[in-house]
Amino acid sequence: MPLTTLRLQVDDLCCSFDGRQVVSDVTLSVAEGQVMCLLGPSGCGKSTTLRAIAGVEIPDSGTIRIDGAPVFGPEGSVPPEHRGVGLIFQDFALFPHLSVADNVAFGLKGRKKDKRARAHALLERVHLERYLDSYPHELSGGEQQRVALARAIAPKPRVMLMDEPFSGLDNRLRDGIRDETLALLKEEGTAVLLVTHEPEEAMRMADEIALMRDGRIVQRGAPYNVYNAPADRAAAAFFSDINVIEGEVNGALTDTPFGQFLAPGQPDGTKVDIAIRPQHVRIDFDRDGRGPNPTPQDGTPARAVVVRSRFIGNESLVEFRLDATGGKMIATVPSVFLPKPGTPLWLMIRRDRCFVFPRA
Ligand SMILES: Nc1ncnc2c1ncn2[C@@H]1O[C@H](COP(=O)(O)OP(=O)(O)OP(=O)(O)O)[C@@H](O)[C@H]1O
Repeated sequence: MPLTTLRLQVDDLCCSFDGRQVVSDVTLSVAEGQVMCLLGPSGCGKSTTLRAIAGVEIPDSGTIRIDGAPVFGPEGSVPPEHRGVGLIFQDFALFPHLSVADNVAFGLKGRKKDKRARAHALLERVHLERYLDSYPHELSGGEQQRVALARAIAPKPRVMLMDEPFSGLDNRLRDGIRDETLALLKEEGTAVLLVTHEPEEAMRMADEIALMRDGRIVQRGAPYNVYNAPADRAAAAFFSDINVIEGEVNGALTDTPFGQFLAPGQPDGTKVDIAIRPQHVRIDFDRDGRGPNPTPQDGTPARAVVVRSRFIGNESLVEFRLDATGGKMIATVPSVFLPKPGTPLWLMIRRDRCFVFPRA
């Protein structure tokens, strides 16, 4: 017996519009109580994937299984209302003629008293129990969205599909509602597939991230792994600004202003990009034209001149021009550090935080 049950299994899903393929060979699975985030830039095919799983878009090919049973495949297609999935899309709509309680209880079966009790309990979780007998038009947009969340959760779907469900909420409210909604879904063992284009949201919510680009999943893994071991330069750049140092391989090594980097397995002459996130660039002072000593961890320091520096709330962002190449580098410092333009400083980059990619 497996320890966890796979609630959703998608294999080789392909979708197209007017002959243009927008989802290509997407394969993913979500277990009970697991949250997977489909993350990627606008237009990469996230919503189409979700809509195909919901059954409101008909794929060209592939299979979709819910609790092991095919709902799309060579044998045919199960209509959306019989798939056992909950849906929360951006453009949610409440029934205007039903009270908030009746909206939440809409998809429930059973006695009126029990349905109302379930609606009440869920509205409490989204802090809207005082609106039980109000009507949607009496609520703000954000409140209506929370009712829509409660309504989608109420029938305890086995799989919940969410498309940017928290985008309409203001920042202060968003974190609380997001955490509360996910806690509720996890408690009920629901498998959640959530679409977002915001890396921060995905990192915060996902057990697993599936990074999508041009209709394909380019990387899958726990947020920590996707962030710290990106599949390619674009995957690294999707999560934060990155610095890129260009080099060419010679004898499995690449020379850069920061010393030599290993480029194992890359043939001589291969052009490579060495990527490093701004928070992993170390800054040191200039000592009459000399910098700190090289270390195995930080490699060789390179001299650079400050172009500009800004304080952005919880950190300072300092932009440099490297003496050796004229290339731009950005460093972030978790404090107030605002050196004047023209100040010479020395930069070092953490070897274990660098990613070496063959140039695309
Ligand atoms: N009904 C449709 N008819 C034709 N093309 C469509 C249709 N729906 C989506 N597309 C196209 O398919 C591609 C993928 O769209 P999709 O909505 O899946 O992307 P997305 O990653 O969810 O983007 P966003 O984050 O902006 O919502 C886009 O190029 C879009 O223009």
